[in-house]
Amino acid sequence: MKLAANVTFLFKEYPFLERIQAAADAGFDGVEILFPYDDPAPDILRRLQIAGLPLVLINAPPPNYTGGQRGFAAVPGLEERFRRDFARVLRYAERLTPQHIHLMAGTAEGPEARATFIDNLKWAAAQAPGQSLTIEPLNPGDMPGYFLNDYDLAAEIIDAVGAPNLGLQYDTYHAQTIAGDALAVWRRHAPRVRHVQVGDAPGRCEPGAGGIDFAAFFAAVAASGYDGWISAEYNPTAETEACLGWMRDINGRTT
Ligand SMILES: O=C(O)[C@@H](O)C(=O)CO
Ligand SMILES: [Mg+2]
Repeated sequence: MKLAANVTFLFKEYPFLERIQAAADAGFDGVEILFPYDDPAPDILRRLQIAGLPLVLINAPPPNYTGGQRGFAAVPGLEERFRRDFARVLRYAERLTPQHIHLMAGTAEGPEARATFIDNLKWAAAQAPGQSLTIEPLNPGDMPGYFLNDYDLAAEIIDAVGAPNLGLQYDTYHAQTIAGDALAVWRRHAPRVRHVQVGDAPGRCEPGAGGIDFAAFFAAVAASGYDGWISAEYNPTAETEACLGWMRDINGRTT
């Protein structure tokens, strides 16, 4: 399995750009960055090249959304904003070549939001046919009012868009928090999954520190034939390097 470190969450012991090398030193095969837009793309690219790691995923839209909107893709009336932001993300993506771009839905509800989301996703998928795009359900406790708060809804949206370059971003932490059983959500939706993120629940901690049966989960992922990335996206309960024991159970890693 290919393992990535989400360096927005992990390796916070280091200045941001140094986290990329720290991920390589810890044995990860790639990194993801939720919002890379605060640093110049050439600086990030140089760090990736030195570390020898690919960039697996970035989020859109660009603003660091602390205290602000969680995207715009499903927000009626903000179509122009979504499209302008997406164009900027594609310029970043040309430089950094992330494997996936996660398109954030934003705060909205109801049939109009659903229709807006589908239209915007169809538009984005057509704009960038060679770029893999994802959508990710986020649990309502962490993201109150976020439109995409359920895996069945995400599956419906993906099917309605019907674009080969749009898939599901599955996160064990959100799946467990939303549905109470991350493994059952995996089994139901595995065929649509384009990208996997892992974190335990409750507490969004490292695998093994919460209640999810990760031995069963990783076995199910391996049995499914999934060959994409598995990205570590959680808040370590101690120093990042001290919380990587779960990697030893995968691929016989010795980190
Ligand atoms: O699970 C999460 O919180 C992230 O993957 C994300 O993209 C939210 O910004
Ligand atoms: Mg996630």
